[in-house]
Amino acid sequence: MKNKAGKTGVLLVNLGTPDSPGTKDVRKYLREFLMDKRVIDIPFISRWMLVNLIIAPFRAPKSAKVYQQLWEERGSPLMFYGEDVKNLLQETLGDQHVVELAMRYQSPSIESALTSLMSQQVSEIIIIPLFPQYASATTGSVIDKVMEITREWQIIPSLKFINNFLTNELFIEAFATLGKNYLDQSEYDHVVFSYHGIPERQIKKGSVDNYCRLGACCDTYHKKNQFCYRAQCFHTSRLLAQKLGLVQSQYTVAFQSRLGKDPWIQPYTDDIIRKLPKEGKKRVLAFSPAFIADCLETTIEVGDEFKEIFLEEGGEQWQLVESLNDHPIWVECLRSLVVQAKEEVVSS
Ligand SMILES: C=CC1=C(C)c2cc3[nH]c(cc4nc(cc5[nH]c(cc1n2)c(C)c5CCC(=O)O)C(CCC(=O)O)=C4C)c(C)c3C=C
Ligand SMILES: [Fe+2]
Ligand SMILES: [Fe+2]
Repeated sequence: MKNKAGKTGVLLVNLGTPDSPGTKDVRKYLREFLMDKRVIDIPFISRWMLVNLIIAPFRAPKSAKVYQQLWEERGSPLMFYGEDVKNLLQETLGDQHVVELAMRYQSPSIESALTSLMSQQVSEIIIIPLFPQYASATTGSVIDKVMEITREWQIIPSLKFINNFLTNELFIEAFATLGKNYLDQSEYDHVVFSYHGIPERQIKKGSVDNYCRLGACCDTYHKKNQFCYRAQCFHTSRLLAQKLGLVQSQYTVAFQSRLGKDPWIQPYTDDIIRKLPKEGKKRVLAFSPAFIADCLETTIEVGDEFKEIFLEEGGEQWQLVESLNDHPIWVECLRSLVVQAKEEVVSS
């Protein structure tokens, strides 16, 4: 039976972005983000020294310059598209729902969004981490934070977490629709699906029965590797390729944004794009399906930096497919996640 006692709270949570593209705010953001033990999963003292003595001082000024390129009149796209989507979802769900947006790092905080939902007397909260594929560093961290906050409460409402949504048909349809706009307009030799990488050890640590060895085990997606981020990314690409009518030889899956010297999941996108022109693949369409909104990782890294490498290596056209942002099918996808989650909530 459906819960009729009160409204349903919906909490959308994305990663977070600096308050401004100035070095001070970027440093503050990087410190909070990278001190998360699920992001840099090494002992506290080593993490503290790495983040505070090396990454924050040296990376912050460089990252700030890149954030300045990304920044628009309305601010960081990750933030303003988040707000737009929150409003659109609220509109479509109606007044029996209260939708809030939070960021895992910086603002608006998860705590303030949860407090706002509770003040509106919601009887259940559906938490949607805005990451299509589960990773401990992203979805895991959001779930961890929500539990850390709510465990202090006297009353804990019914909480429902969306773990991942890569197989949601509307999610696939939304990205495929954006991609088709480009495929219909121009001829491409190849498609690259580039996902944010993670350190290999984070996959191994989470692997049940040591199933995931980061090889062919990730080529199929099933119960045993359902939480393997690499397998989820390959599966997302298969679903997208299917929808776009691509066969396996027409696309490559790769991982970007490696930080530090430890091995991250492979293949690396920059290695792949250096090889493609030599194989005669000179016109490439690139998707970033780990991100639901334009951000530094899509617009700048895939859209600008990879393009520069690709053209230097003899490529002729490198086109990024923009992210889902405020696309109506994406809003519909979020609505479907809420509806499904509500159907699963059983109460007396
Ligand atoms: C799929 C989502 C993401 C995963 C997985 C992820 C893992 C991860 N990231 C870092 C380090 C950095 N990431 C940075 C930016 C950034 N990362 C994601 C998403 C995932 N990260 C997004 C959406 C963004 C962009 C935010 C924006 O404001 O636009 C950065 C900061 C930028 C920079 O200085 O390059 C760092 C650093 C690690 C170590 C990691 C490990 C699991
Ligand atoms: Fe990241
Ligand atoms: Fe795997």
